[in-house]
Amino acid sequence: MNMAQILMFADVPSAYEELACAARALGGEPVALYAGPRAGAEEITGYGAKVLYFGEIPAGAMAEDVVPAYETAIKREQPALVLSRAGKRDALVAGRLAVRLGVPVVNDVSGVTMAGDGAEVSHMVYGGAAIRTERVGAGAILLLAAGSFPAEEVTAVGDIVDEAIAIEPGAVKLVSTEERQEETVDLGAAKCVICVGRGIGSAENVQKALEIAHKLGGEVACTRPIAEGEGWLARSRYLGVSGATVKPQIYIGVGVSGQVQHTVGMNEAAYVVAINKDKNAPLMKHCDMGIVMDADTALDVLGRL
Ligand SMILES: Cc1cc2nc3c(=O)[nH]c(=O)nc-3n(C[C@H](O)[C@H](O)[C@H](O)COP(=O)(O)OP(=O)(O)OC[C@H]3O[C@@H](n4cnc5c(N)ncnc54)[C@H](O)[C@@H]3O)c2cc1C
Repeated sequence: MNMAQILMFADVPSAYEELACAARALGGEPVALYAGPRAGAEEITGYGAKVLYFGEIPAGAMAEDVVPAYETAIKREQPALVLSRAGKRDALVAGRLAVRLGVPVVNDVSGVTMAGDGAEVSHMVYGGAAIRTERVGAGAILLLAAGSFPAEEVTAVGDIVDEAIAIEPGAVKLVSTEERQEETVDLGAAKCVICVGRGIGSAENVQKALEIAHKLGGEVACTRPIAEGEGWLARSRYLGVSGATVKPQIYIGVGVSGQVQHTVGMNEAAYVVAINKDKNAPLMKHCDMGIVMDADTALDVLGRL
């Protein structure tokens, strides 16, 4: 086994930069598995990694169709670890590889140290309420959370090694891809955030909250059910463990219960106001000022500011 090699894969070339930094920080030689345009392979060499290049992904193939080729390379190279990113497409590839190779896969990894012939890894559990540390053996696949390893200046340029194995389309055929038209909003820059939860009651009330926030020079954020369940606001507006994080001067939660999966996205706010008709809502214990009030009345009051 070549313990010095740490293999990496990702669906876009730019993602290999952080993976290569992580591999070096762990004392390994970063070796990228990559299929896609040759320019992508060249970009990855600029991150100081050797690239095992499998050629273009053929038309109609899916992201996960790289799996048989990557599996062959991993079995041959016997790396110390395999690194990728915590993201949907890479997780799909990781899961399939883990099953074929018979190795563990750990998601959302925020810390790694080499230990024995494997590694100790830490990652968030219970929706972000706790950090768990686990021991994995050699060859485990770790999906790193973004920003887990600091970027470093790289001067060395890696080689491209052309692999003979081509990527073949699998059972699912890609028919078309269209860009989704979704509003983007810079919540991170907002000094005042009015956050609406399910207690807001209606799309009309969400519209009122938007008008009030803009009048105050702020922005509207929401809980996940408002974006993913009701669809009253874009997904880019929900806060929490699987959404955005904000650090405003003031956060006003209207009809927000305050579950931990949400509060990890707002607990850096300087001042928190919770408005809820239930005085026992968890956010009431997580705020500077709690107001027991119906959402309709709250919007009337805020609208007069
Ligand atoms: C793995 C996982 C990840 C998750 N990630 C996220 C995440 O990133 N972000 C996130 O937000 N959630 C996330 N969730 C969901 C989270 O657990 C909560 O379910 C969600 O935040 C609750 O949203 P809510 O407060 O809008 O709704 P609810 O929990 O239904 O609360 C509604 C609140 O409104 C109050 N209310 C009702 N009517 C009125 C009224 N007329 N006037 C005033 N108040 C009223 C109620 O008393 C209640 O407190 C995640 C869950 C899981 C399992």
